Amino acid sequence: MSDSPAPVLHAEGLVKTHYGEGAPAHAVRGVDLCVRQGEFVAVTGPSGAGKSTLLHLLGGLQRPDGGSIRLDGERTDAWSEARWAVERRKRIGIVFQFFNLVSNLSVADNVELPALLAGCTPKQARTEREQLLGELGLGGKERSMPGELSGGEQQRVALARALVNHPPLLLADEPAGSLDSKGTREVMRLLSRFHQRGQTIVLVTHDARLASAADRVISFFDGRIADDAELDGTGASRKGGISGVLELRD
Ligand SMILES: Nc1ncnc2c1ncn2[C@@H]1O[C@H](COP(=O)(O)OP(=O)(O)OP(=O)(O)O)[C@@H](O)[C@H]1O
Repeated sequence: MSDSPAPVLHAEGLVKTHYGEGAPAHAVRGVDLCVRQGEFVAVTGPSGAGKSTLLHLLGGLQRPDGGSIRLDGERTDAWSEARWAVERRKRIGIVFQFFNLVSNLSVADNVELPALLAGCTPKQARTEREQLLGELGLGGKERSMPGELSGGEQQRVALARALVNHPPLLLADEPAGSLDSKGTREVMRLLSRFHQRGQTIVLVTHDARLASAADRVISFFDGRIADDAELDGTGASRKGGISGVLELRD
């Protein structure tokens, strides 16, 4: 019997084609992927490779044309949009490049909302929010509106919102893509910190330097996994080498 951690996410044969104005875009062309509990997996690759589409499929934000996804061993094929929304709230935190905060809700309300929707009492939601925002260095910003915060601060609020229900899986789509270098370091350091505490993370980034914070890097090219390498803790691949290790230590 294997003593590997259990798979949190198991995708088999995923296929997705986008039909737009021009020729169909074969964004994901048959992807098998298993992410185990506690792994920090970076998916990297050039623009247009299909990374975001893959992440959207994994989070149920888009439906595959073929293949299947299991979450904690449970098949998701028959899940409706509504079921995905409910499951996502509890089981999958997602952060996006442009934060996607609700602009007319305060920082506190943005973070508490998913907890309340998931069935927490207002007191529980407040306690979780206070704890997370304090930890993310946003203790004094509860009453601020998202538009009053820097990009880095907004992304930390988005991270708090994504983690407020303690989801087993965090998906991050270019979370530093719109941040300056300080904001980028901040967000990457926080992802590393949550990973060290056991959070399972799938990070999409076109930046190999950011990918080196992960312990496994998947190179995505033309809708397929071109390489899947474990890193050795210094950012170097056990199989080859990835340049530009990012300094993320606290
Ligand atoms: N909603 C859509 N409609 C039509 N085509 C799409 C749509 N979303 C993505 N595509 C196309 O699918 C392909 C993969 O796009 P995707 O955004 O997944 O790649 P990516 O690797 O994340 O790129 P980037 O790093 O630039 O974000 C591209 O050719 C893109 O133009």
